[in-house]
Amino acid sequence: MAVFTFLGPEGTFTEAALLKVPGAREARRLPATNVNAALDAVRAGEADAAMVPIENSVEGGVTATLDAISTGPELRIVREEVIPITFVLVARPGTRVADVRRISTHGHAWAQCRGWASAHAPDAVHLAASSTAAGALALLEDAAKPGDAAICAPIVAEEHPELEVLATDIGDNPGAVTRFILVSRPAALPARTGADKTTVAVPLPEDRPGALMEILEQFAARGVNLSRIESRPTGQYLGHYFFSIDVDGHAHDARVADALGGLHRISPEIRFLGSYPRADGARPVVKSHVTDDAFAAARGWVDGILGGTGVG
Ligand SMILES: O=C(O)C(=O)Cc1ccccc1
Repeated sequence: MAVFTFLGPEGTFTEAALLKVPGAREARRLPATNVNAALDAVRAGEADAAMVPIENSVEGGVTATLDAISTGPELRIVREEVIPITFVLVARPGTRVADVRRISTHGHAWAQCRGWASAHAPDAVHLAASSTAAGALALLEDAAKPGDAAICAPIVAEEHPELEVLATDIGDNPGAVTRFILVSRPAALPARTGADKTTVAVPLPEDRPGALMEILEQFAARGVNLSRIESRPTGQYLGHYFFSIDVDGHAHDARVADALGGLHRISPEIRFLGSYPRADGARPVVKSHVTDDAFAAARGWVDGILGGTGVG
């Protein structure tokens, strides 16, 4: 039976994303204390796959995830889930919003509730927690003080009646969604569906004016759309970056494979992070000159020239 790990404990949004994966409800699920621990459990073979957050429609990329999957022993993204996010403020019974002085939660949750907090609990400071559920469960420990509260998913309050809900739906952006990825050790690619995404991490070559433009040209010239691009420091020294990029398409699409080859010539340390089905099922518009048939016809034409002249 498959073993899944996820950013825990129980009650995180990441767990909700994992539970959408077919078979995950029946499988063994191991909560991890942070993204790195979840990914390392997969690398070590203690889990077959890890669900971790990768980006949020309000706060952007989850840098811990972008960095951890782009370095160290190789991993592959095999699936994505996008889930709507709503937040509640919880505390020990008897606490009033006006009494709240410390709000413990994950950084991405705080970023999405900052406006609500400054309007309703202006004296409260944020205490970073490894996840929303971890912040909420800490309220039940002896070390919790009067004035402590947490921002978490409604399910945590439902599962823990010892916590009181002080306010519901406190996110500043209605409609906020978070995207999660299921990550496994490198194996056969998930089959092409026609509505796929491919993720790569491309170190920017140094001392090469126009290198970013050259990277982008690889996609533009082959009609490949990008759905996310962000730069991250490699951590090696100041000024050294890689680009974390999602493209519309599968490595088995000729236009994507050709673009990947072009990227490798520019940045040989490129890391392929997977091709997997898009959560929304949206199929990209593929112009007629970059279809698989167009690439095959072009290849056949070149092969014909080479065969005809006896070159190569
Ligand atoms: O802490 C959680 O519950 C998570 O799963 C990470 C997260 C935090 C805030 C918004 C979306 C995901």
